[in-house]
Amino acid sequence: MNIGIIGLGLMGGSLAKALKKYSLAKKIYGYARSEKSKNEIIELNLVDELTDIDTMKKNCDLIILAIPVDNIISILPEFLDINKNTTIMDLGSTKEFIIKSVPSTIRKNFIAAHPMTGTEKSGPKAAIDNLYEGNTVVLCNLEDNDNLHVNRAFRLFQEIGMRIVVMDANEHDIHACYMSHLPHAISFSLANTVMNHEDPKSILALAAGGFKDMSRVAKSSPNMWTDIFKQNRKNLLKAIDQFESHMKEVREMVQNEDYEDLKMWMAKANSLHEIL
Ligand SMILES: NC(=O)c1ccc[n+]([C@@H]2O[C@H](COP(=O)([O-])OP(=O)(O)OC[C@H]3O[C@@H](n4cnc5c(N)ncnc54)[C@H](O)[C@@H]3O)[C@@H](O)[C@H]2O)c1
Ligand SMILES: O=C(O)C(=O)C[C@]1(C(=O)O)C=C[C@H](O)C=C1
Repeated sequence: MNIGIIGLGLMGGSLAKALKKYSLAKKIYGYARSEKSKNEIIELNLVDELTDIDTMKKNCDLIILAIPVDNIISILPEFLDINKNTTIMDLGSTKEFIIKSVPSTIRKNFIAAHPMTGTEKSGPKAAIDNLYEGNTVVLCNLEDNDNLHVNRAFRLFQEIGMRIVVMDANEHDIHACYMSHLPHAISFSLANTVMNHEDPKSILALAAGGFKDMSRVAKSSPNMWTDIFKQNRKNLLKAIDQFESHMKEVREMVQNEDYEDLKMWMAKANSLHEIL
């Protein structure tokens, strides 16, 4: 099978590496826009050939969209004339808005996937080995797809060592909000709070595991995350309100010196140990 990847940053580049490692593609085509990306992709030998979208549509059985979620939506019209046997798959972090934007004539071809794995780095140089192995991928609203495309997606993710979870897109966006989008909003806020108060020298000298763990994802791409917050705005607003009420609660307990209540509140959070 020939596979085309549009966007060869962290997710697309790491997928190209996985496809090569498991010999899953006869040929891997890549599409990138900037000269800088093209040069890095060639230097890193991520794909067999850099090409244009028309060549991909002609030659590929599967085309993967590994670009920011708003760009996924704006590129969809390019695929209106896709062959009915060609699978298009997106790897975006949001699902409902993307699925709603897929033109009905190509909905059967379009597999909405979200691999629950990543890092805070971006661009072709961020591509790493083994990003996908042992992790989960969520596939949404498969009832709207042809079996050919569903089977192809299942085979691909199984062969690169992923666990597959099938879910409704609306449900996916709520879970992704609490377990990924809210944590990113908190991490960006924490980084800004600390940088407003501390100078770079103190951060470098004194930051230990706690701050490093909590702030790592604040180094993620603003471009990618603005699109995600925009597409999952409704759920994110609700989650931020809930988080704020927990912050108010801890503030009140500290203010009122309710240390027994504080201990109980922390012990409740500790029960996460039993889950993760
Ligand atoms: N980073 C993560 O941890 C993570 C995890 C799961 C899913 N995702 C999703 O995967 C997608 C890609 O994220 P990433 O982390 O690989 O981002 P990235 O920035 O590392 O890579 C995206 C690449 O696509 C390029 N690009 C953007 N628009 C393009 C277009 N129209 N045509 C061709 N190239 C284009 C960019 O220049 C960039 O090199 C996003 O939708 C994101 O929400 C990201
Ligand atoms: O580990 C990280 O750095 C990530 O941000 C990965 C992460 C997340 O866990 O929130 C980011 C976005 C996703 O769509 C899926 C995974």
